[in-house]
Parts: sequence; structure tokens; C-alpha cells
Amino acid sequence: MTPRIAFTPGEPAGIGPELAVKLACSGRSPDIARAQIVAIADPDLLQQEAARQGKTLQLLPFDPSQPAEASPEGALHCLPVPLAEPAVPGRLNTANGPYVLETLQRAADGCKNRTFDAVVTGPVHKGVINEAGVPFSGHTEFFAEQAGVEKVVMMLAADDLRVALATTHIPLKDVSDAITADSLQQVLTILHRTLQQQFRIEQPRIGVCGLNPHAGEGGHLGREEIDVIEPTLNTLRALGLDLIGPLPADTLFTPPQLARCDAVLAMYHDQGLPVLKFKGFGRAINITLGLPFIRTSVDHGTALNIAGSGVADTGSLNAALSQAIELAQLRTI
Ligand SMILES: NC(=O)C1=CN([C@@H]2O[C@H](COP(=O)(O)OP(=O)(O)OC[C@H]3O[C@@H](n4cnc5c(N)ncnc54)[C@H](O)[C@@H]3O)[C@@H](O)[C@H]2O)C=CC1
Ligand SMILES: NCC(=O)COP(=O)(O)O
Repeated sequence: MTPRIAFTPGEPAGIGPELAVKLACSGRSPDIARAQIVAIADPDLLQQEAARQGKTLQLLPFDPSQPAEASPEGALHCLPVPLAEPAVPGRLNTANGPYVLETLQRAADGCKNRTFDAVVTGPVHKGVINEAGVPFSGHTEFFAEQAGVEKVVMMLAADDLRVALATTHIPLKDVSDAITADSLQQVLTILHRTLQQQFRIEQPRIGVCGLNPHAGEGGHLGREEIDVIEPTLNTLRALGLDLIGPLPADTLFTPPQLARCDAVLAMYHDQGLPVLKFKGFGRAINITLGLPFIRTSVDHGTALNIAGSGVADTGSLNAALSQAIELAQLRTI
């Protein structure tokens, strides 16, 4: 089976176009070379970037009615979406906000109707899409809405470390209210199930962080652990989940504790992701759990400060593609 993977390079003024051209023209691992990679993007944007890199890029027409065929070296298949205005590396332009959303929309539609076996996303700039007038907090929430699922889980992985998040893109002041017994139960159930079904871990052990310093210090530094987290973990333990915690995050993220866990659940974005990125930035992946289709992503943002300079590293994109391909192949077994 030749996996057919949608790739959205994301923000046109960021490093996404450069990553796309490098993906086509700078060598691929054997698993990626055997896949059909369908870039959903403006063809002129990609050709301009190829010219900037001094590369010859072949953009092959994408025909969803034909069986998937591997994209040859030097080429990508392309599902064209036109930019509103030419992109300038490093310079955000709200006029192109709808373009970015349109590429994501095409990817979501194609995953839902099974045209694509997976979607791999490059980085988008959440701010400029909002400034373009569309409320947008991230791919994770966008694809959940498109798929019509109430709850998904963001998980990043680098080497043997997996960090999932109980909450995603919300202000810090709203985190406590968002951690309810119901939401935590949903998140842990999705995480447990995905580790079993997609990562083939028979009885996954999940370490759960507390929310407060010292996991609340027995209620003296906050009560969320006592009132919400511990009771929820006990309910889930009774259903057979193997859960450690809640432990203080600065204890759980130490090597001896991590060695006991298949994944860690952090309560909020910046509790978990700095640790993950310290360990594996540049080779980590982001994966959305709980969707009816496969979605992986790079671990980094739009990197506007280096856009157009040619130094963007493709390590995380390659890892995200390899993971998506592996998961797509597992689905067919
Ligand atoms: N998957 C996504 O769509 C993500 C998007 N973002 C968006 O990215 C925007 C910028 O975020 P920042 O915090 O500045 O993080 P960033 O990851 O864009 O940049 C942080 C630093 O890492 C460097 N860097 C990032 N990727 C690199 C690569 N592939 N090769 C070499 N160097 C690289 C950048 O040059 C910069 O110095 C934010 O507005 C945010 O919305 C952030 C994270 C993930
Ligand atoms: N820091 C990772 C991140 O925020 C990615 O979000 P998303 O766009 O993949 O939802």
C-alpha cells in the first residue's frame, strides 16, 4: 500500500515553504520515499522557494481518482490553493490568513472522505489568522471541530518521552476551571486507548502531573488535586487504567519517574512542552489523539526570524511524516 499523505506547509511567510522544497529535493528516508506526498499549497509559492534554494522542483498534478503513487525524488504532488497576495518571507500578511485555513480545510475534507490516509501539518501562525478575523486557536482544535469530535488530546513525543496535555491553547488563568472530572476522564481515556491501539502498548502506564506546585502540598497550595484530579484518577483506576500521581510536575519530569511511564499527562501547555522540547526539539512530533483520522505535525512554529534564509531544519517534519506513515500502515494491517 502506498500511503497518501496530505502535507500543509502552513504559514506562507514562515519556514513551511522551505521545508516543503527540502522535503522534495533534499533526500528522503525510504519510508517517506515510498509515500505519495500531496502538498496543499500555492504552486507559485513553492516554485519561488525552490528557485531561491537553486533547486528544480516538479509539482505533479494530484488526481484523487487515481491510485496513490509515490512522489519521486525532486517532486511533490500538489493540490493547488492560491495565495491571496504574494508571500514575503518573515512578513506576516493578514490577507493570506484565509489561504492558510483553506489548505487546512482541504486536508480535513480529504481525511474525512478517506482521500488521504493522514495529514501532516507545517506550522501556522495563530495570531495572524485571528487578526484576519477568524477565531483560531490551533490545528488541534480546528481538526477536532472539523471531525465533529468533542474531545481530542495533544501529545508531543521525542524519543521515548511522550507528553500529553490536559488543556491546550487557553489562557493560564482559565486552566483551573477547564480541568474538570469530566474533561480529565475523557483525556485520560483517549490517551490510554491510543497508547494501546496505535502505539501497541498493552497496559500503558501514565504519569499524571498535579496542577499546583508540589501537587498542592496537601491542599495548602491549591485544592485541584484533592477536589478533582485524585478522585478522577481513582475512578479510572477502578476501570483498569494504570495511573501514577498526581505527582508534582518537577518530580514526575525526573528520569527515575519518567522511566516508569509510557506517557506523562501535563495539566497545561507550558507545564509539559518545555520539558519535551528541551529533550528533543528538532526531532519531536506533535500528534492529535482521538480524531477519526491521523494527524501529525512538526514540533516547532513558523520561525519567522529565519524564513527565507535557507537554514530551516527538516528533522521534525521528517519525524512527523514517518510517524504518520507508520500509523497509516498500521491501520491497514
Ligand atoms: N505546529 C504549529 O503550527 C505551531 C505553530 N506555532 C506558531 O509559531 C509562531 C512562532 O512561535 P515561536 O514561539 O517563535 O516558536 P518557533 O518554533 O517558530 O521558533 C523558536 C526558535 O526556534 C527556531 N526554529 C524553529 N523551527 C526551526 C527549524 N525547523 N529549523 C531551525 N530553527 C528553527 C526559530 O528560528 C526560533 O529561533 C507562533 O505564533 C505560534 O502560533 C508554534 C508552535 C507550533
Ligand atoms: N506548541 C505546540 C502547539 O501549540 C501546536 O498546536 P497545534 O497547531 O498543533 O494545535
